[in-house]
Amino acid sequence: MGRVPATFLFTIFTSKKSVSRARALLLNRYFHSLRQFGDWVLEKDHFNATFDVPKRQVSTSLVDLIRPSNGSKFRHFNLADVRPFSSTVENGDSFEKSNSCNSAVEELQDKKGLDFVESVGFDGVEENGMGNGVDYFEENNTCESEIVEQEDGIDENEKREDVAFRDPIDLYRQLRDNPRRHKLQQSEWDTLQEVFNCFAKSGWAANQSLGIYIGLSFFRTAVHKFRNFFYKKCCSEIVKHVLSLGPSDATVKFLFPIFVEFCIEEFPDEIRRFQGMLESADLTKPHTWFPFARAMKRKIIYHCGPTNSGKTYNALQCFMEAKKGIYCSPLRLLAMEVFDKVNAQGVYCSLLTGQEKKHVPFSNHVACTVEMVSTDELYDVAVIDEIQMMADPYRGYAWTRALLGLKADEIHLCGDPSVLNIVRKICSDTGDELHEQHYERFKPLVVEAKTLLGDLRNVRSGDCVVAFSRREIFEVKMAIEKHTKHRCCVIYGALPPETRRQQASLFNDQDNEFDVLVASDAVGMGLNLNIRRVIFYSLSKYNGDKIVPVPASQVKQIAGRAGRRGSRYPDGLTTTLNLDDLDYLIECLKQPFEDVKKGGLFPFFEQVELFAGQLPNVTFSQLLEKFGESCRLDGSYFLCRHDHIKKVANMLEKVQGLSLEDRFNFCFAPVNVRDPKAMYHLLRFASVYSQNAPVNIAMGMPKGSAKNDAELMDLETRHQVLSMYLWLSHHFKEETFPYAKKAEVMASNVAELLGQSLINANWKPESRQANQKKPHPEEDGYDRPRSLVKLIDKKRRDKSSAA
Ligand SMILES: Nc1ncnc2c1ncn2[C@@H]1O[C@H](COP(=O)(O)OP(=O)(O)OP(=O)(O)O)[C@@H](O)[C@H]1O
Ligand SMILES: [Mg+2]
Repeated sequence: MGRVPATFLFTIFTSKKSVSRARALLLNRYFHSLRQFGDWVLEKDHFNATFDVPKRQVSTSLVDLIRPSNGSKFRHFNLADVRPFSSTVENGDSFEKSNSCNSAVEELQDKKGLDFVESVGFDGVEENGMGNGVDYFEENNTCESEIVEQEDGIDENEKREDVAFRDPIDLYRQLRDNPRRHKLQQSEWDTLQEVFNCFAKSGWAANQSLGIYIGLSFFRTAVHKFRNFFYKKCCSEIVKHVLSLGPSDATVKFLFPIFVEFCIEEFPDEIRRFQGMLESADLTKPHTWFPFARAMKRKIIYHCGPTNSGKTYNALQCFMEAKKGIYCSPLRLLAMEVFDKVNAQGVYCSLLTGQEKKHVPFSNHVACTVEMVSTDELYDVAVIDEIQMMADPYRGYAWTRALLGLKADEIHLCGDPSVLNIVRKICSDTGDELHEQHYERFKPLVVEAKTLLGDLRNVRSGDCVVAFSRREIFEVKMAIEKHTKHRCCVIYGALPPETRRQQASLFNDQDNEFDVLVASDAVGMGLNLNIRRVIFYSLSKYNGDKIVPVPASQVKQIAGRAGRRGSRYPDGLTTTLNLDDLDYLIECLKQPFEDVKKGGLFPFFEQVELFAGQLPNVTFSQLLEKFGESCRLDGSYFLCRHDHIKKVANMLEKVQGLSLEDRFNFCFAPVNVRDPKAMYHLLRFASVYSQNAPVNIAMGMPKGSAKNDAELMDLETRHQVLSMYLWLSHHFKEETFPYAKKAEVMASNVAELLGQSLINANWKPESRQANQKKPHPEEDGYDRPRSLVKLIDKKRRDKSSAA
């Protein structure tokens, strides 16, 4: 028999007339989860489906549905009539070969009272024999012996077998209408208890129950009620059969269809509610959410390559030549850079970020942050930069939405190759035409094997030292400025884009003493800086929970900042501070781009609203949680993480009078959830807003630049609060946040103060939250850099001593 390794194709014919409600519901669920692999049609009196399912994606429940087991070839098809055209599975781990035969099955149906309309069975076929199901099913050579075996089984143990093969609907009715309860002995009672414990714990049964919309949270209750029903109605034939099987998978599978009938009759409201919930949390086929974009035949050009290879440059050329264009940036800073660059070249371009709207008169071009992209406007050319960010666990949905929803004749995607396969899949779903342009780095990146030998005194002009926490950044800056003649600029996430820009131009400019940059991973995306060499201070970082190695993709992205074309240093170098970390750096740079399998998704407000209709009495945070649990996704997508949104939602719970939409919007406001001061201001804004009063800024300006780290952090927080106010003023009605102009001026003054403060900064960094768990234990003064290898060695030693 030929084998098709990756997929199998099967067809389901089911007569609507004959299929019981339970079966229809089960099938409905399978169809739902299989929709991405094929299609199904509901004919007048039957439905008919064909799916081409990659083997990896076949749910175990589906396998169970169509897999013959227990030596009884057709036992399982009493859940649904499944007739695969073919199935081919590697390693023989799932399916046994069985040829089907109409006459034999009919014979079996007659004997066992199964109400199959179509014959059942499946088989692997030759690779070229796919789809010729009708011819195939007419031939039958092999299954007779197996049927004979079953018949023999019936002769031997007729009564028990009779129960085993009877229609579960009849069995259920028999139980329900049983007038005489069978008396149980203690040992029988004990066994039955075990059987139902086994049923309640069965992952298979819980999973299958989803098919009739019994949710996981209700499953245990349903089993409990079913058990009571079973005890009460105890019917001797059925009990005997169950006892003979004992607490086993076979019993669970025998009882399950009876349980289904019980649930359908007993819990119609729960089923309806859960079904409604699932349907409103359906995130499958997201490309259908944008019918206007689907009505267009879009041309997608994927500029695919490593850093510093000219991807954005080339896409921007097309953007500038277009009559009407949009550039979507991953960062405000990059949107500002493009805004400046494009206007400088004589193409009028506006700027749109969450915090600022700069409309340039007569402009047909706009540079925006990707979250702000409009899927209503029509464009000739759109550019989506850093498309690999569609796999970002938090923000990925914004890239996915831009790609699926942009109404542009031509869309240029710039990014590394990691999401190329997803983009290919999306384009085949949307019907867009995909063109791939592959790029190589202008000049290869050279690794300096010598490293800095653990001594920051070895930094040179044009170096960028990369550290992964604000604390480390200031320690490095202090150490360099103390022990060398170099001065350092700094770039890290908590700084406003204006200040980062000011620091970047201070570093790029040759006519000053600031010739070294100390930066966090915030430097890793898109920025063009005059960096000669990227030095990794360490290659591990705190991920909010523990210290982990920096992922290879991020290492590559950051190292790629060295030696940009057109900069003062076109030949890029990279190295580490410690010799111990060098191997990891080399390993990361050598690693090919990983093939990311999924892009992020997040529901629109309308979807959340629809879902909320199913769950009227829960908090917004619980609603998001439930949505996460219930939502259905295609294999190419994941639901973006929303812990930070839930944190804000929890905080806003005590604010009365906010509509669901208001809550949704407030939760997306840019706030550092780990900064209590910023969170306090957000709470205050929401409280005032909920009272229909104009929201004031209620925050003064600091007197001057910061003189210590606490003051610097205060400036950072103040800027964040102002930035949040501006964001809210653009996302709510103008009259509700009327002081946007004032906030704008204040924000730019604070950014200015931050810039001045950084120039003079030579103090010991503090922790933002004194009681916050620290990534590194505090040491006296200068915290020595920790190498990744040492860290891993220490972990290993700790582990072995614990063992
Ligand atoms: N054809 C070109 N002529 C002149 N300069 C170019 C050309 N192509 C690229 N550059 C310059 O080379 C530098 C790197 O190009 P670009 O920013 O497009 O790289 P990239 O591949 O997008 O990198 P990254 O992945 O880091 O965003 C930029 O300063 C850009 O202006
Ligand atoms: Mg780029």
